[in-house]
Amino acid sequence: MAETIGRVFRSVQELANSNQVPEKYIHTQELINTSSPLLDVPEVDLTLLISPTSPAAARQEEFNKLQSGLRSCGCIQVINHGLADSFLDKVRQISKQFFALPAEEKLKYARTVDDIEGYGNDSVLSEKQKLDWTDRLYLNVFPEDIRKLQFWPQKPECFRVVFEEYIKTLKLLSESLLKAMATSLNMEENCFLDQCGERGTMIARFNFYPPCPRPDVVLGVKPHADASAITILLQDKEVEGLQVLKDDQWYRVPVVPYGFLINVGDQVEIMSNGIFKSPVHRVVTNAERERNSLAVFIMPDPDAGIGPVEKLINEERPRAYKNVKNYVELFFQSYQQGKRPIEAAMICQEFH
Ligand SMILES: O=C(O)CCC(=O)C(=O)O
Ligand SMILES: [Fe+2]
Repeated sequence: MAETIGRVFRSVQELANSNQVPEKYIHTQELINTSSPLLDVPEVDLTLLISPTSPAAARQEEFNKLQSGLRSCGCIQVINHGLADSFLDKVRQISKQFFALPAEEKLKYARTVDDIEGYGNDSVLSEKQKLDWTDRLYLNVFPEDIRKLQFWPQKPECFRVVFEEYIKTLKLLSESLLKAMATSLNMEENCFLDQCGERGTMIARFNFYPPCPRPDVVLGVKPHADASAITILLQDKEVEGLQVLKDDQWYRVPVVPYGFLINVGDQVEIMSNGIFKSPVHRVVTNAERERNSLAVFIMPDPDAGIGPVEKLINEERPRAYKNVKNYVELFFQSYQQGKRPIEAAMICQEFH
C-alpha cells in the first residue's frame, strides 16, 4: 500500500487545538478583511422556475434572476429546491460527526501523499504555496465505477446512507440547473448538459474549517475559481466565510440556511462563451467558531471535449475560448504556475 499521509500529516484541527499557526499558513502580501461588504446574490425559487404549472410571468422572473446572477457575480442562491430542511440538517450532521471523530478513526480514510481523494488537508502543488486552513474529505461519487469505497466513512453509521441519498438528489438538481441555465439564454435546453456527457463526473468535498487564531493573515481557502461546470455548495447554516471577488473587491456571500449556493465553474464559463462568469472566491477563517461546508462539483466527462456553444458565438461576441479536453488536468498545471487556469483556454490571451 502506498504511504498514507498518516505518518506525515498534521491536520489543521490539531494545529487549532494546539493554538499554532505555522508560517506556511500565513499570507504576508495583504491583510485579510473578514468584514467586507455583503454580496447581493439573487435568490432563485427552483419550483417556480421549473414547474410547468407556474404562471409564465413568475417563471420568467426567476429565469431573469438566474441569468443576471450568473452573469454578474457568477452565483445564485437556489431556494425551494425540494430537499427538506430536516434532510439538509442530517447532511450537515454527518459531516460534523465525521470531523469530530478521533484522529485514528479518520486516518482510516486518509488520502495518500500523491492522491487527492480521501481525508486530508491542502494538497501541496508547489514549494511556495501557502496552505489552506482546512481539513477535507474528498470523494468521487459519479459515475459509480470511479468510487473508491475505502475512503467512504463507516462512522457515523448513517454516513453512507445519508450521503448516497444526497448525491442522487443533487445529480437530478444539477441536471435541472444546467437545463435552466441554457434555457435562460434561449438555447436548446440540453446544450450544456450534453457537453457533460453520459460519464460526467461528480465529486464531493466536505470542508472543515477549525477556528483560527489569526483570521487577519490566514485563509480557509485561497483565491481560486472552480474547475467544474457548476458547483453546488451547502454552506454552514450559521457561520459565514465565503467571499467572492467582483470588480476587484471582495464581498461576503450571505448564508441562506436551507438554500444552495450555485456557482458557475470555469467549464460553464467556456461553454457559455464567457456570458456566465466563473467567480474567483476564497474562504476566510473565524477566530471563535468552526465552519463546515460541502461542495459538490459537477464536471464534464474528462474524455469528452467541451467548448463554447456554437449559437453563442457571433459577431458581437466572437469565440473567446478554445475547445478543451480534460480541463481539470489543464487546471492543475496552470494553478501550479500561479496562473488563472481558464486563461489557458482563452483565445487571444493578450487581450484579456
Ligand atoms: O467552504 C466554502 O464555502 C467554499 C469552498 C470552496 O470554494 C471549494 O471547496 O472549492
Ligand atoms: Fe471553490
